[in-house]
Order: sequence, then structure tokens, then C-alpha cells
Amino acid sequence: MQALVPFDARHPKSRLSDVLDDDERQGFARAMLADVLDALDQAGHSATVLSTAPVECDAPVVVDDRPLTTAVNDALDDRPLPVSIVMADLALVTPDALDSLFETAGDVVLAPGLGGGTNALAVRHHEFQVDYHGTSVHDHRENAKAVDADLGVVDSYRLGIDIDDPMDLIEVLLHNNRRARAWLVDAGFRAEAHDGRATVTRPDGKG
Ligand SMILES: Nc1nc2c(ncn2[C@@H]2O[C@H](COP(=O)(O)OP(=O)(O)OP(=O)(O)O)[C@@H](O)[C@H]2O)c(=O)[nH]1
Ligand SMILES: C[C@H](OP(=O)(O)O)C(=O)O
Repeated sequence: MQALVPFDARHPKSRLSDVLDDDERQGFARAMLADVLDALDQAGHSATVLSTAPVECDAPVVVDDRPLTTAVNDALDDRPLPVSIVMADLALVTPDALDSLFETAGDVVLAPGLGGGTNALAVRHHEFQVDYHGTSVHDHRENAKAVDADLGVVDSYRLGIDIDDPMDLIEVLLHNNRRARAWLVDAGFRAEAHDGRATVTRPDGKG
């Protein structure tokens, strides 16, 4: 299945600004993007990055600086279905997790994110439209119903965790073994246990 990977190359991961400066957010976002692209490649799927600005990565890049929803809906209209939309901040994703998305039946298959987002989609219905931000998973359920699209949902922690906030970084240190984790370790981040809970520290840096 063809995959679109939306990526904000201009101002990525602003919710991490308390622990990463501008350059660091650019570097970390690109490390997560590379891991997502690797997983898609290993799962045997061709990926195109739908980016707000040119970006160096191991996939073709389409630059579209319009808002996410507009850019994705137009990209869907321009391509034969099925198409998946896999977010570039799914640092825990693996080929097996992606297979669970692609193999789940439905005209529209959702991989919900924590907090109401839509971390990944598989679209097999030509009238379905995306509507990101806010509680997009609810909006996508409604949009599927509005066009009589059968809905599938993937129950996957590796697809369900996107890296938005500083508290999400522990998941990368614990469950990613690729570029995103290496980037955090090189930047001085460490996972530590305190009072039975895993926490992230960065002894020598911001955060
Ligand atoms: N092409 C495109 N991708 C976007 C846009 N906004 C977000 N994305 C990507 O969509 C995915 C999920 O969005 P967010 O979690 O909001 O990512 P983000 O905008 O980098 O993070 P914040 O600045 O903290 O909101 C990420 O992989 C982003 O890179 C956009 O306007 N255009
Ligand atoms: C793009 C957006 O990501 P979030 O802001 O929820 O991380 C969404 O999933 O609707």
C-alpha cells in the first residue's frame, strides 16, 4: 500500500520546546521521520513524504506548505486508493505494527493516538476526507460514517503513541532501538527509575 507521511519541516515538535531548542527539534523530528520511513520500507510499502518544506530523507518528497488537512486531502484526491497516512512522529512504529494497519479490514482504518489524534489511517474509500487536529479520531469516525465507509480500528500501542510532549520521550528511550533513541542518547537524555516510575533526565542540557 502506498503511504503518505506528513512532515512539518518548518517548525516541528513545538510542544517539545521546553526540553529541545529549535535546532534540536529539527534534528529529533528528522530522526523520527527516518525511523518511520525505515519501518514502511521494511514492511514493503512505498512512502512519499508530504512536507511543508524541502527535507533530506530516504523517500520522495512532495512539498505542500498548506495546512495539514488541506494538503492530505488533495494528496488523497491525486492518488489511486488504497493510500495510508502515517505520521512522522510515530517513533515506536515497526513493520509488524504497520502490517496490522494495512491488514485490518475496512474502507477507512484508524489507528487512534493517545489524547484523540489520528496517528495513522488506511483509506480505501474515494469520498473519505481527513480532518486533523483537535479530537481528529472522532472527526474521522464521523467523516467515515457520512460517506457510508466501513470503519476499522487498529488497537496498537506502537501505532497509538506519537511523540508530542516531553513525557512521551520516555517511550522512545524504552521502546525505540533506532535513530530516534540514538539521537536522544547522543543529546544526553537518559531513562531513570524513580519511585518505581520511569523518568527522563538530561543531566547536561535543557529540560
Ligand atoms: N505536511 C504537513 N505535515 C504536518 C503539518 N502539521 C503537522 N504535520 C505533521 O503531522 C504529524 C502530527 O502533527 P503534530 O503532532 O502536530 O506535529 P508537529 O506539528 O510537529 O508538533 P507540534 O508543533 O507540537 O504541534 C507530524 O509528523 C508533523 O510533522 C502540516 O501543516 N503539514
Ligand atoms: C495531526 C494531529 O496530531 P496531534 O496534534 O493530535 O498530535 C492529529 O492526529 O489530528
